[in-house]
Amino acid sequence: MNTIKKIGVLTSGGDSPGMNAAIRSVTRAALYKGLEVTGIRYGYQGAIEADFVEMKKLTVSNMIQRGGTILKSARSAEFRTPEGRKKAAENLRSQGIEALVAIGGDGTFQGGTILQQEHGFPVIGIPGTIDNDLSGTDETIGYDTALNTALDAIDKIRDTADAHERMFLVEVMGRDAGFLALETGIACGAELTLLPETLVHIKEVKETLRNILTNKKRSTLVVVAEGDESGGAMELYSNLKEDFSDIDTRVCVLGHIQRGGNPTARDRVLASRLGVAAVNALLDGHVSVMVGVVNNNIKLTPLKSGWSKKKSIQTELLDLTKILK
Ligand SMILES: Nc1ncnc2c1ncn2[C@@H]1O[C@H](COP(=O)(O)OP(=O)(O)O)[C@@H](O)[C@H]1O
Ligand SMILES: O=P(O)(O)OC[C@H]1O[C@](O)(COP(=O)(O)O)[C@@H](O)[C@@H]1O
Ligand SMILES: [Mg+2]
Repeated sequence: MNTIKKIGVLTSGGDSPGMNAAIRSVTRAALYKGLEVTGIRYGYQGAIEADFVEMKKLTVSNMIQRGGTILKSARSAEFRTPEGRKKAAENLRSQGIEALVAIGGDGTFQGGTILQQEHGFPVIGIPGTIDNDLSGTDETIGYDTALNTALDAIDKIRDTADAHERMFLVEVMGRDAGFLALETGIACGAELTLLPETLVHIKEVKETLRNILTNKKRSTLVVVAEGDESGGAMELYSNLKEDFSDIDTRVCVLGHIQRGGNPTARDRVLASRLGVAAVNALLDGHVSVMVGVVNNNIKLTPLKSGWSKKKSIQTELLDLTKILK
Protein backbone atom coordinates (compact mmCIF):
# COMPACT_ATOMS: atom_id res chain seq x y z
CA MET A 1 0.00 0.00 0.00
CA ASN A 2 1.47 3.35 -1.06
CA THR A 3 1.51 6.13 1.53
CA ILE A 4 2.04 9.16 -0.72
CA LYS A 5 -0.21 12.05 0.34
CA LYS A 6 0.99 14.94 -1.79
CA ILE A 7 2.44 15.10 -5.28
CA GLY A 8 4.00 17.89 -7.32
CA VAL A 9 3.41 18.53 -11.01
CA LEU A 10 5.50 20.67 -13.37
CA THR A 11 6.00 21.39 -17.07
CA SER A 12 9.55 21.80 -18.34
CA GLY A 13 11.54 22.41 -21.53
CA GLY A 14 9.83 23.54 -24.72
CA ASP A 15 6.08 23.83 -24.13
CA SER A 16 3.74 21.79 -26.27
CA PRO A 17 0.01 21.99 -27.01
CA GLY A 18 -1.77 19.62 -24.61
CA MET A 19 0.43 20.30 -21.59
CA ASN A 20 -2.55 22.01 -19.92
CA ALA A 21 -4.72 18.98 -20.62
CA ALA A 22 -2.02 16.84 -18.95
CA ILE A 23 -1.82 19.14 -15.88
CA ARG A 24 -5.60 18.95 -15.61
CA SER A 25 -5.59 15.18 -15.86
CA VAL A 26 -2.82 14.71 -13.27
CA THR A 27 -4.55 17.11 -10.87
CA ARG A 28 -8.01 15.62 -11.19
CA ALA A 29 -6.77 12.01 -11.09
CA ALA A 30 -4.73 12.70 -7.94
CA LEU A 31 -7.62 14.49 -6.22
CA TYR A 32 -9.90 11.60 -7.20
CA LYS A 33 -7.49 9.24 -5.44
CA GLY A 34 -7.44 11.43 -2.32
CA LEU A 35 -4.01 13.02 -2.88
CA GLU A 36 -3.09 16.68 -2.57
CA VAL A 37 -1.47 18.37 -5.56
CA THR A 38 1.03 21.22 -5.71
CA GLY A 39 1.84 22.91 -9.00
CA ILE A 40 5.48 23.91 -9.47
CA ARG A 41 5.85 26.95 -11.72
CA TYR A 42 8.62 27.40 -14.31
CA GLY A 43 9.70 23.75 -14.40
CA TYR A 44 12.68 22.68 -12.29
CA GLN A 45 13.60 26.33 -11.73
CA GLY A 46 10.38 26.69 -9.72
CA ALA A 47 11.44 23.80 -7.47
CA ILE A 48 14.76 25.57 -6.85
CA GLU A 49 12.98 28.84 -6.06
CA ALA A 50 10.06 27.24 -4.18
CA ASP A 51 7.54 28.74 -6.61
CA PHE A 52 4.56 26.61 -5.62
CA VAL A 53 0.82 26.86 -6.15
CA GLU A 54 -1.91 24.70 -4.68
CA MET A 55 -3.93 22.82 -7.32
CA LYS A 56 -7.64 22.31 -6.80
CA LYS A 57 -10.31 20.90 -9.10
CA LEU A 58 -11.25 24.38 -10.34
CA THR A 59 -7.63 25.50 -10.80
CA VAL A 60 -7.63 23.33 -13.90
CA SER A 61 -11.08 24.10 -15.27
CA ASN A 62 -11.61 25.59 -18.76
CA MET A 63 -8.09 24.78 -19.91
CA ILE A 64 -8.17 21.39 -21.67
CA GLN A 65 -8.47 23.32 -24.96
CA ARG A 66 -5.69 25.87 -24.36
CA GLY A 67 -2.13 25.82 -25.68
CA GLY A 68 0.88 26.85 -23.60
CA THR A 69 1.04 25.83 -19.95
CA ILE A 70 -0.62 27.50 -16.96
CA LEU A 71 2.33 26.37 -14.85
CA LYS A 72 4.78 28.09 -17.26
CA SER A 73 7.90 26.37 -18.49
CA ALA A 74 11.62 27.03 -18.39
CA ARG A 75 14.98 25.63 -19.30
CA SER A 76 16.81 25.70 -15.96
CA ALA A 77 20.62 25.84 -16.07
CA GLU A 78 20.80 25.69 -12.27
CA PHE A 79 19.02 22.32 -12.14
CA ARG A 80 21.87 20.88 -14.21
CA THR A 81 24.16 21.38 -11.17
CA PRO A 82 24.18 19.08 -8.08
CA GLU A 83 23.68 22.17 -5.87
CA GLY A 84 20.58 23.20 -7.83
CA ARG A 85 19.06 19.71 -7.61
CA LYS A 86 19.80 19.55 -3.84
CA LYS A 87 18.01 22.84 -3.32
CA ALA A 88 15.07 21.60 -5.43
CA ALA A 89 14.77 18.32 -3.47
CA GLU A 90 14.92 20.18 -0.14
CA ASN A 91 12.24 22.65 -1.20
CA LEU A 92 9.96 19.90 -2.50
CA ARG A 93 10.31 17.93 0.74
CA SER A 94 9.75 20.95 2.97
CA GLN A 95 6.52 21.60 1.06
CA GLY A 96 5.44 18.02 1.88
CA ILE A 97 5.72 16.91 -1.76
CA GLU A 98 6.68 13.25 -1.85
CA ALA A 99 6.70 12.55 -5.58
CA LEU A 100 6.90 14.49 -8.81
CA VAL A 101 5.09 14.25 -12.13
CA ALA A 102 7.28 15.93 -14.74
CA ILE A 103 5.69 16.81 -18.09
CA GLY A 104 8.37 17.49 -20.71
CA GLY A 105 10.83 16.04 -23.16
CA ASP A 106 14.10 14.14 -23.14
CA GLY A 107 15.96 16.84 -21.15
CA THR A 108 13.23 16.95 -18.50
CA PHE A 109 13.40 13.17 -18.12
CA GLN A 110 17.19 13.27 -17.89
CA GLY A 111 16.91 15.81 -15.06
CA GLY A 112 14.19 13.71 -13.40
CA THR A 113 16.28 10.56 -13.60
CA ILE A 114 19.21 12.32 -11.89
CA LEU A 115 16.95 13.82 -9.21
CA GLN A 116 15.61 10.36 -8.41
CA GLN A 117 19.11 8.84 -8.34
CA GLU A 118 20.69 11.55 -6.19
CA HIS A 119 17.83 12.24 -3.78
CA GLY A 120 15.59 9.16 -3.94
CA PHE A 121 12.74 11.34 -5.13
CA PRO A 122 10.08 9.43 -7.14
CA VAL A 123 9.65 10.99 -10.59
CA ILE A 124 7.07 9.94 -13.17
CA GLY A 125 7.54 11.40 -16.65
CA ILE A 126 4.74 12.39 -19.03
CA PRO A 127 6.05 12.90 -22.58
CA GLY A 128 5.18 16.43 -23.72
CA THR A 129 7.16 17.79 -26.66
CA ILE A 130 6.40 18.64 -30.27
CA ASP A 131 9.58 16.78 -31.24
CA ASN A 132 8.10 13.26 -30.64
CA ASP A 133 11.66 12.11 -29.91
CA LEU A 134 11.02 9.89 -26.87
CA SER A 135 11.05 6.14 -27.04
CA GLY A 136 8.42 4.39 -24.93
CA THR A 137 5.49 6.14 -26.57
CA ASP A 138 4.20 6.17 -30.12
CA GLU A 139 3.49 9.88 -29.82
CA THR A 140 4.29 12.68 -27.41
CA ILE A 141 1.72 15.25 -26.29
CA GLY A 142 1.78 18.19 -28.71
CA TYR A 143 3.22 16.37 -31.69
CA ASP A 144 -0.10 15.89 -33.49
CA THR A 145 -1.05 19.55 -33.02
CA ALA A 146 2.34 20.79 -34.23
CA LEU A 147 2.14 18.51 -37.24
CA ASN A 148 -1.28 19.88 -38.18
CA THR A 149 -0.15 23.48 -37.61
CA ALA A 150 2.84 22.98 -39.91
CA LEU A 151 0.65 21.28 -42.47
CA ASP A 152 -1.93 24.05 -42.44
CA ALA A 153 0.80 26.64 -43.01
CA ILE A 154 2.44 24.65 -45.79
CA ASP A 155 -0.84 24.04 -47.62
CA LYS A 156 -1.14 27.82 -47.81
CA ILE A 157 2.44 28.16 -49.00
CA ARG A 158 1.73 25.58 -51.71
CA ASP A 159 -1.07 27.74 -53.10
CA THR A 160 1.19 30.74 -53.64
CA ALA A 161 4.10 28.55 -54.72
CA ASP A 162 1.88 27.04 -57.36
CA ALA A 163 0.52 30.42 -58.52
CA HIS A 164 4.04 31.75 -59.12
CA GLU A 165 5.64 28.41 -60.00
CA ARG A 166 8.23 28.94 -57.30
CA MET A 167 10.39 26.76 -55.12
CA PHE A 168 9.92 27.14 -51.35
CA LEU A 169 12.33 25.98 -48.68
CA VAL A 170 10.23 25.55 -45.53
CA GLU A 171 11.88 24.98 -42.16
CA VAL A 172 10.03 23.10 -39.43
CA MET A 173 11.15 22.71 -35.82
CA GLY A 174 13.37 19.88 -34.59
CA ARG A 175 16.87 20.70 -33.40
CA ASP A 176 17.86 17.06 -33.10
CA ALA A 177 14.79 15.18 -34.29
CA GLY A 178 13.17 14.90 -37.70
CA PHE A 179 9.84 13.21 -36.86
CA LEU A 180 7.91 16.44 -37.35
CA ALA A 181 9.66 17.20 -40.64
CA LEU A 182 9.18 13.69 -41.96
CA GLU A 183 5.44 13.45 -41.37
CA THR A 184 4.89 17.07 -42.42
CA GLY A 185 6.77 16.30 -45.64
CA ILE A 186 4.63 13.24 -46.35
CA ALA A 187 1.37 14.99 -45.51
CA CYS A 188 2.01 18.10 -47.61
CA GLY A 189 3.40 16.14 -50.56
CA ALA A 190 6.85 17.74 -50.37
CA GLU A 191 9.18 17.10 -53.26
CA LEU A 192 12.12 16.73 -50.84
CA THR A 193 12.31 16.28 -47.05
CA LEU A 194 15.55 16.72 -45.13
CA LEU A 195 16.06 15.40 -41.59
CA PRO A 196 18.89 15.32 -39.04
CA GLU A 197 18.66 11.50 -38.90
CA THR A 198 19.56 11.00 -42.56
CA LEU A 199 22.75 12.36 -44.09
CA VAL A 200 22.13 13.75 -47.55
CA HIS A 201 25.10 15.45 -49.19
CA ILE A 202 24.38 18.86 -50.74
CA LYS A 203 25.45 17.45 -54.13
CA GLU A 204 22.66 14.88 -53.87
CA VAL A 205 20.17 17.57 -52.80
CA LYS A 206 21.05 19.58 -55.89
CA GLU A 207 20.79 16.58 -58.22
CA THR A 208 17.39 15.62 -56.79
CA LEU A 209 16.06 19.15 -57.14
CA ARG A 210 17.39 19.58 -60.66
CA ASN A 211 15.75 16.33 -61.62
CA ILE A 212 12.40 17.45 -60.19
CA LEU A 213 12.63 20.86 -61.86
CA THR A 214 13.55 19.37 -65.23
CA ASN A 215 10.40 17.27 -65.00
CA LYS A 216 8.55 20.57 -64.92
CA LYS A 217 6.61 20.40 -61.68
CA ARG A 218 4.62 23.59 -61.25
CA SER A 219 5.89 24.24 -57.76
CA THR A 220 8.49 22.68 -55.52
CA LEU A 221 8.36 22.32 -51.75
CA VAL A 222 11.39 21.36 -49.71
CA VAL A 223 10.66 20.62 -46.04
CA VAL A 224 13.81 20.90 -43.96
CA ALA A 225 14.16 20.23 -40.23
CA GLU A 226 15.77 22.99 -38.20
CA GLY A 227 18.57 20.62 -37.13
CA ASP A 228 19.29 19.07 -40.53
CA GLU A 229 22.97 18.95 -41.43
CA SER A 230 22.25 21.35 -44.31
CA GLY A 231 21.92 24.00 -41.57
CA GLY A 232 18.20 24.72 -41.98
CA ALA A 233 16.29 26.64 -44.66
CA MET A 234 18.37 29.85 -44.73
CA GLU A 235 21.70 28.07 -45.03
CA LEU A 236 20.28 25.67 -47.58
CA TYR A 237 19.14 28.66 -49.62
CA SER A 238 22.67 30.14 -49.53
CA ASN A 239 24.05 26.85 -50.79
CA LEU A 240 21.51 26.51 -53.57
CA LYS A 241 21.08 30.02 -54.89
CA GLU A 242 24.02 30.04 -57.29
CA ASP A 243 23.15 26.72 -58.98
CA PHE A 244 19.43 27.47 -58.99
CA SER A 245 19.47 31.11 -60.04
CA ASP A 246 17.02 30.14 -62.81
CA ILE A 247 14.38 29.20 -60.21
CA ASP A 248 12.45 31.77 -58.23
CA THR A 249 13.04 30.54 -54.66
CA ARG A 250 11.67 31.69 -51.29
CA VAL A 251 12.43 30.70 -47.72
CA CYS A 252 9.89 30.32 -44.91
CA VAL A 253 10.86 29.43 -41.33
CA LEU A 254 7.71 28.29 -39.52
CA GLY A 255 9.30 28.60 -36.06
CA HIS A 256 7.33 28.90 -32.84
CA ILE A 257 3.84 28.93 -34.36
CA GLN A 258 4.31 25.15 -34.26
CA ARG A 259 4.50 25.22 -30.46
CA GLY A 260 1.25 27.09 -29.80
CA GLY A 261 -2.44 26.81 -30.49
CA ASN A 262 -5.32 24.70 -29.27
CA PRO A 263 -4.40 21.04 -28.96
CA THR A 264 -6.04 18.63 -31.38
CA ALA A 265 -8.55 16.08 -30.09
CA ARG A 266 -5.85 13.41 -30.34
CA ASP A 267 -3.46 15.41 -28.12
CA ARG A 268 -6.19 16.14 -25.56
CA VAL A 269 -7.13 12.47 -25.31
CA LEU A 270 -3.48 11.41 -25.12
CA ALA A 271 -2.80 13.96 -22.37
CA SER A 272 -5.88 12.87 -20.44
CA ARG A 273 -4.86 9.21 -20.61
CA LEU A 274 -1.25 9.85 -19.64
CA GLY A 275 -2.12 12.09 -16.67
CA VAL A 276 -4.27 9.38 -15.11
CA ALA A 277 -1.66 6.72 -15.93
CA ALA A 278 1.07 8.79 -14.21
CA VAL A 279 -0.91 9.04 -10.96
CA ASN A 280 -1.68 5.31 -11.10
CA ALA A 281 2.01 4.55 -11.65
CA LEU A 282 2.94 6.56 -8.55
CA LEU A 283 0.30 4.85 -6.45
CA ASP A 284 1.53 1.48 -7.71
CA GLY A 285 4.93 2.32 -6.21
CA HIS A 286 6.90 3.20 -9.35
CA VAL A 287 9.71 5.66 -8.70
CA SER A 288 11.31 6.38 -12.07
CA VAL A 289 9.18 5.59 -15.08
CA MET A 290 7.71 7.34 -18.05
CA VAL A 291 4.12 6.70 -19.11
CA GLY A 292 3.37 6.30 -22.79
CA VAL A 293 0.87 4.88 -25.23
CA VAL A 294 2.15 2.09 -27.46
CA ASN A 295 -0.19 0.35 -29.88
CA ASN A 296 -3.06 2.15 -28.14
CA ASN A 297 -2.20 0.68 -24.72
CA ILE A 298 -0.70 2.44 -21.72
CA LYS A 299 2.92 1.41 -21.28
CA LEU A 300 5.43 2.15 -18.53
CA THR A 301 9.08 2.49 -19.53
CA PRO A 302 12.08 3.17 -17.25
CA LEU A 303 12.47 6.95 -17.26
CA LYS A 304 16.06 6.56 -18.38
CA SER A 305 15.15 4.59 -21.52
CA GLY A 306 12.83 7.41 -22.58
CA TRP A 307 15.76 9.71 -23.28
CA SER A 308 18.81 7.42 -23.55
CA LYS A 309 17.41 5.03 -26.17
CA LYS A 310 17.13 7.02 -29.35
CA LYS A 311 13.75 6.68 -31.03
CA SER A 312 14.33 5.66 -34.60
CA ILE A 313 12.77 7.05 -37.72
CA GLN A 314 10.70 4.41 -39.53
CA THR A 315 12.33 3.50 -42.82
CA GLU A 316 8.90 2.76 -44.28
CA LEU A 317 8.03 6.46 -43.84
CA LEU A 318 11.35 7.55 -45.29
CA ASP A 319 10.68 5.42 -48.35
CA LEU A 320 7.36 7.19 -48.89
CA THR A 321 9.11 10.52 -49.32
CA LYS A 322 11.19 9.05 -52.15
CA ILE A 323 8.45 7.09 -53.89
CA LEU A 324 5.75 9.75 -53.78
CA LYS A 325 7.74 12.87 -54.65
N1 LIG B 1 21.57 16.33 -18.00
C1 LIG B 1 20.72 17.02 -17.25
N2 LIG B 1 20.89 17.11 -15.91
C2 LIG B 1 20.01 17.80 -15.14
N3 LIG B 1 18.96 18.45 -15.63
C3 LIG B 1 18.75 18.42 -16.93
C4 LIG B 1 19.60 17.70 -17.83
N4 LIG B 1 19.12 17.84 -19.08
C5 LIG B 1 18.04 18.63 -18.98
N5 LIG B 1 17.80 18.97 -17.70
C6 LIG B 1 16.76 19.86 -17.18
O1 LIG B 1 15.56 19.70 -17.93
C7 LIG B 1 15.20 20.96 -18.52
C8 LIG B 1 14.45 20.74 -19.79
O2 LIG B 1 15.29 20.12 -20.75
P1 LIG B 1 15.28 20.60 -22.28
O3 LIG B 1 16.23 19.74 -23.01
O4 LIG B 1 15.50 22.07 -22.31
O5 LIG B 1 13.78 20.38 -22.76
P2 LIG B 1 12.93 19.05 -23.03
O6 LIG B 1 12.63 18.42 -21.72
O7 LIG B 1 11.70 19.59 -23.66
O8 LIG B 1 13.75 18.18 -23.92
C9 LIG B 1 16.54 21.69 -18.65
O9 LIG B 1 16.37 23.07 -18.76
C10 LIG B 1 17.22 21.31 -17.35
O10 LIG B 1 16.74 22.06 -16.27
O1 LIG C 1 11.99 27.70 -27.89
P1 LIG C 1 13.45 27.46 -27.95
O2 LIG C 1 14.08 27.49 -26.61
O3 LIG C 1 14.10 28.33 -28.95
O4 LIG C 1 13.69 25.97 -28.44
C1 LIG C 1 13.46 25.51 -29.73
C2 LIG C 1 13.43 24.01 -29.70
O5 LIG C 1 12.37 23.56 -28.88
C3 LIG C 1 11.57 22.62 -29.59
O6 LIG C 1 10.47 23.33 -30.14
C4 LIG C 1 11.05 21.57 -28.66
O7 LIG C 1 12.13 20.89 -28.08
P2 LIG C 1 12.08 20.35 -26.59
O8 LIG C 1 10.74 19.71 -26.43
O9 LIG C 1 13.22 19.37 -26.50
O10 LIG C 1 12.24 21.48 -25.66
C5 LIG C 1 12.48 22.12 -30.71
O11 LIG C 1 11.79 21.60 -31.81
C6 LIG C 1 13.25 23.37 -31.03
O12 LIG C 1 14.47 23.04 -31.61
MG1 LIG D 1 13.94 17.72 -26.02
